[in-house]
Amino acid sequence: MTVKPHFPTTQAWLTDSWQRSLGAGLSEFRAGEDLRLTRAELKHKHEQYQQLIELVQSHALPLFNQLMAHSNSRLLLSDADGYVLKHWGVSRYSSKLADVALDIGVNWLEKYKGTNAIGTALTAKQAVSVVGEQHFIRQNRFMSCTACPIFSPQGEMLGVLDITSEQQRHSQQTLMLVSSLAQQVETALLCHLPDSHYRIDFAAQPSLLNSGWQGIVIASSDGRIVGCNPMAKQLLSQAKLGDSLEQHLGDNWARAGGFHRDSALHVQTQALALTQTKSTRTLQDKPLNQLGVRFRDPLLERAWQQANKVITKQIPLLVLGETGVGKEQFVKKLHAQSARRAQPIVAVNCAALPAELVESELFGYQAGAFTGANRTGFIGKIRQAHGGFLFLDEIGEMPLAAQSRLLRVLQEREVVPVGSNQSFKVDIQIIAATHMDLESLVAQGLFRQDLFYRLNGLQVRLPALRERQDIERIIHKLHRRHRSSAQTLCTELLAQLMRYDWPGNLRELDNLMQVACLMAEGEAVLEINHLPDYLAQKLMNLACEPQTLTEVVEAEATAHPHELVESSSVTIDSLHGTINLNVLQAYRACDGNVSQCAKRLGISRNALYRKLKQLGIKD
Ligand SMILES: Nc1ncnc2c1ncn2[C@@H]1O[C@H](COP(=O)(O)OP(=O)(O)OP(=O)(O)O)[C@@H](O)[C@H]1O
Repeated sequence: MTVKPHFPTTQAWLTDSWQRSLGAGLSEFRAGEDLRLTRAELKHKHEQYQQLIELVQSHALPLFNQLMAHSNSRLLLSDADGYVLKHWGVSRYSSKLADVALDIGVNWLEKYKGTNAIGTALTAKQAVSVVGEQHFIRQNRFMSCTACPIFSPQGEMLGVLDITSEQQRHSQQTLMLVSSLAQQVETALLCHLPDSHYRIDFAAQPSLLNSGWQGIVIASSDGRIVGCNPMAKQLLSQAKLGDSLEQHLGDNWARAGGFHRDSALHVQTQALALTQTKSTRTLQDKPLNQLGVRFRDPLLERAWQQANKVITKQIPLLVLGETGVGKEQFVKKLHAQSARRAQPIVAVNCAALPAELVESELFGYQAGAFTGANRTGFIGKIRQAHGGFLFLDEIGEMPLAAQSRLLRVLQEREVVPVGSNQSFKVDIQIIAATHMDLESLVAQGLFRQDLFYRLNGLQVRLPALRERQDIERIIHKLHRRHRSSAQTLCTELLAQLMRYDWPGNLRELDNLMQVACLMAEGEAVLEINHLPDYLAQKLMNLACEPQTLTEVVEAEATAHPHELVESSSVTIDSLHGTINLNVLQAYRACDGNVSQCAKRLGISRNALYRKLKQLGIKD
């Protein structure tokens, strides 16, 4: 069924957004769900987004205040998950917004609040104005909101800037204003890239140099491009990160200003160190790992802290862990937080590369080096990663011949392409990962011992999901990610999921949640019967395993009648405190007789049936 907004619109994004709101099970007549961060979670978000918040305050708020300080309007910043991080503006208006929970720490994704500027801009990845009646939920129709996403220099969406007003109609100017404020913040982010020494503005006409429509390139002290805005990419169509500016703007690009004949562009260069404010310099001086990630599992947090230390020193890092524990995600996060984040992260899946292609993929080849080689040659993954990270995933599966050549690269930090005798210096941070036991591969002669020692500058092991202390939080997080409405998770199912041993780790849990949420679409509670049969069966078997200390001792005694069982060595921690043990015990004591068991527990037969169904014991 296609649902159209009840007012005329030709805007496809708006119709799509209303469809999504309906699909999420929302109703126009009901207030949306208030998914609110706890105080500790909000504090963590504020730490994580400290730099973005400060840049909004210094680069967007002054213009907002100048233009809108006297109207009933507020400027809001949300993160990319839809949580409102901060808002500024007329304070009497903020209490009115608080009445509809447009408040700090509340999530405004479409699936909770229906069509609204923040949530819709995040989904549509574009600036949008949602005016009065266009809001899906009636309660929100007294306001008009205009929002624009903010992107990092690497193109990742960081959050949304939004202006919310009481007025019934936001003009086209509001859309332009929000877009321009977001652009100011994006430019400020560019100027905070590591190695940013120069800012070069350029345009075809001098009058465009400060118009907001100029190209901006950020360059290192030796004139290499470390970042640029979308307009710069258009104006210098061939420019790539790492290129020398001289190549694009001629050798006098560092002159304070003027017309560059070669490029036909008007250029204005400034040295950034002189123009940075005190507060931004303080931000830059902060250790990078304080700006973002923090793990709530002690083993993972320790691996994170250790890994962050070695990658500043170019010491090779070896990331170990079972399949699906998130090794690749971990490495991507490391890169995003590192001083090399403006440079590429090049991943090579050593298991997926045919043995005969490993060398040419990694080291590159000269034109015509072998039959079938590209006529122009290939630079190779290692040189592509110059300045950044080379991530060798599944290193345990690299063929021995390629291992010897990789060893040479690690020792000498230079690459010789296949078919060439010229060597090229490379500056790379190497990170290798595997789920295999490398030491045992070395013992079997399948992995070079010298390469193992070279890669093993520091070894971190990521814990399996079953070992993680934050498993409950992860289950909730992934359930929230995949559910389509304000659905809850049944406590018994949660307890069972926490007891399962997750051989496929995060990958398995993520896939499971996706499927289960699909099966439970429209249901208020996610329960065991929404799980695929194979897993539901396993969880049911787990639920029937002995749980209490007494049961464990009894089971042990039955299995090994002649052995003495030391009850003090048995723990009941594995219960996770949530499975209803009394029900299970009583049910067994009554030999499965539901009436007797219900009587014994003092609950109705129906309530007992429901409980047994949740525990996976009855259909
Ligand atoms: N922090 C996380 N939160 C939620 N899901 C995650 C997280 N990290 C990883 N995943 C899920 O697990 C999947 C596997 O992650 P990743 O590829 O990083 O694991 P891996 O350890 O490198 O696996 P393999 O050893 O099989 O290559 C991801 O596609 C994602 O679905």
